[in-house]
Amino acid sequence: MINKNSAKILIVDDDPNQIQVVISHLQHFDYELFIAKNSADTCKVLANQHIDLVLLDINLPDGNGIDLCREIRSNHEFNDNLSIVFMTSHHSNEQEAKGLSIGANDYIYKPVNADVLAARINVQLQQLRKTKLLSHYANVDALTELGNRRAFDNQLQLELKRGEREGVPVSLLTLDIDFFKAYNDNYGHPQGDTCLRDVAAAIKSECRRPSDFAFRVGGEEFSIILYNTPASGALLFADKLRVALIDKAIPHEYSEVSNLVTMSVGISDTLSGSYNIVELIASADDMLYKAKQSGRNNAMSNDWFAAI
Ligand SMILES: Nc1nc2c(ncn2[C@@H]2O[C@H](COP(=O)(O)OP(=O)(O)OP(=O)(O)O)[C@@H](O)[C@H]2O)c(=O)[nH]1
Repeated sequence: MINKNSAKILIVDDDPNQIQVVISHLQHFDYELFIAKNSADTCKVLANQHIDLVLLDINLPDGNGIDLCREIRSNHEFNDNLSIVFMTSHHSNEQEAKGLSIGANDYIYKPVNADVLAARINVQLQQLRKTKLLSHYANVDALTELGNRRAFDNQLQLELKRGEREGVPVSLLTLDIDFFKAYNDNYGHPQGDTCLRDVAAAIKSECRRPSDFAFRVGGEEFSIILYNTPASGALLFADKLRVALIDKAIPHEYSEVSNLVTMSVGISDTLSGSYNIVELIASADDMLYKAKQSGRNNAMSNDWFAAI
């Protein structure tokens, strides 16, 4: 969630006087301001900072604002949600309509009035806050605060593309709590929910790298994506995770494999399988089935060498 006062605003203009005017209009607000004088510098700032709003001049020394706006909208490495507000001294209905149609959020004409600038920025930042909130609720599982199925699908697609491009392995782990129906039936649904939260906490504590991603993808089913990790590494990870869950010592007297809550894990990786999302998920599901068949409370991988 962005705090209005900590919003990052990038001013793009080649005229130092104009930059000064905007800075003086915004100095009473606690915004973090960045400056770029051309298209190339703008892209550099956007690649390195999570900018919330760009105030964009139309005429730039190395191109024009319309082309730059188009480029910003098509580059997925930049903040998808950032607002783009054109600032120009040339009144043109045609240009304004074009700017808005290619992804600008607003248009302001120079000379810029301080109150109008502040109000327009405020509208954009409010909108941004709402968008971020919606995106949070659309992608996060309310019970465990892990990513949900939609977030999982998106992230796996992204990591598989990245892995294929960079030539590194990606592992997928599908996790399922053992005898969870018996747990629910005997301890009750609210206690079942608490158990799911505890399992999620164990998962979060083991996902230590920025490239480890955890999700709750169904009722008592979780998925973990490990970027740049082959199945051998994923197996070690799964074993540590199973131990972390056992260390939580959640009693389960109705389980047939332990008196504590345990999980089974299916693992597939792109080295033994492929970068195809459907195949990778199906293979991890297969391995989970095998892990359940072979006694539960264990992990099975599609890489037979990793298991030796
Ligand atoms: N408390 C709670 N239970 C849920 C939730 N979603 C699914 N479940 C329960 O999870 C249980 C899943 O049971 P099964 O799929 O039969 O699997 P299992 O009993 O764990 O058996 P194995 O996986 O073979 O070890 C069912 O009882 C569901 O009602 C939830 O959000 N909260």
